[in-house]
Amino acid sequence: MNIVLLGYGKMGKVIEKIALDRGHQIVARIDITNRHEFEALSPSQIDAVIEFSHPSSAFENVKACLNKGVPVVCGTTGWLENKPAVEALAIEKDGAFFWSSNYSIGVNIFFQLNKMLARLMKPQKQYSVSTTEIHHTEKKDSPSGTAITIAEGLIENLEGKSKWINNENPADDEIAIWSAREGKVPGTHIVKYISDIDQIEISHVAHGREGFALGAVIAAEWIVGKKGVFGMSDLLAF
Ligand SMILES: NC(=O)C1=CN([C@@H]2O[C@H](COP(=O)(O)OP(=O)(O)OC[C@H]3O[C@@H](n4cnc5c(N)ncnc54)[C@H](OP(=O)(O)O)[C@@H]3O)[C@@H](O)[C@H]2O)C=CC1
Ligand SMILES: O=C(O)C1=N[C@H](C(=O)O)C[C@H](O)C1
Repeated sequence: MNIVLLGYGKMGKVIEKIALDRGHQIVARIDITNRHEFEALSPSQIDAVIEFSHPSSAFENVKACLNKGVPVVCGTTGWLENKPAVEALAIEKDGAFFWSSNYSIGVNIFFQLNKMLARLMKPQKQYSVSTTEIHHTEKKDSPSGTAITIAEGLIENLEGKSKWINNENPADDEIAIWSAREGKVPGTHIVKYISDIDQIEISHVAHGREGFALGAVIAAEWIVGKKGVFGMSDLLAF
C-alpha cells in the first residue's frame, strides 16, 4: 500500500516503522513545514493517509484528504467539536473516514470492559466513579481523547451521569476525569469506583506507542476500498 503520513512527530515515526515492516511504502511524510507537498500529490499516488498531527490542524487535514478523494485514518485527539462536520463531508463526498481516540487493541478491549463494569455497577449507588489519565508532558490536549471515550462509556451505562468534567470536583451528574502529565508516560487510563468500605479499579497501561501505531496501520489496510465513517468497533466487530 502507498501511505501518506500527515503529521510526522512521535506517532508518525512509529507508524512509519510498523508500516514499512508490514511491506507498505511511505509516499510522503508531511508536517507543518512541507504541507504544500501534500497538495501536490495526486489521488492515484495514495492508497490511504494516516493523520496524527495536532488538535488545531486535524480538521483542515482531514477535510483536505476527503476533498482529494483519498481514505483517511485519523488518530489526532482534541478536535472532537469538528468531527460531525468531517463525518458529513465524508458522506457527501462518498469518501472514507476512520477515527479512534485510541487505536490500541488493548484499549479497545478496555473500552468494552469499562462498559460491562459500568452495567454491573449501575445499581450500586454506594460507589462513586472517576477516571484518571496520565500522559507525557508534551501532550497538547487535556483530557486525553481516550479518557473522553471512557467517560462516554460510563455516561451511557450508569444512571444519573450526563457529562464529564476535567480536573475539577464533579457535581452529582458529572464524571470526573483527572489528568496528569508526567515524564514520558505513553498513556495510562484508570477507572475507579470507591465506596466507604472498598474500591474497584481497572486500568490500561501502554508500554510504548507501538500498540497505537499498529492499530492505525491495520485500520489503513482495512479502509482501502470502503466508503463511509468508521471506528475501531467496525474493524474489531465489537
Ligand atoms: N488515537 C490514538 O491511538 C493516538 C492518538 N494520539 C494523538 O495523535 C496526535 C499526535 O501525537 P504525537 O505524534 O505524539 O504528537 P507530536 O507533537 O509528536 O507530533 C505531531 C506532528 O504533527 C505535526 N503537525 C502540526 N501541525 C501540522 C499540520 N498543519 N499539518 C501536518 N502536520 C502538522 C507536527 O509538526 P511540528 O513538529 O513541526 O509542529 C508534528 O510533526 C495527538 O493529538 C495525540 O493525542 C497519539 C497517540 C495515539
Ligand atoms: O497524546 C498521546 O500520546 C496519546 N493520545 C491519545 C489520547 O489522547 O487518548 C491516545 C494515547 O493515550 C496517547
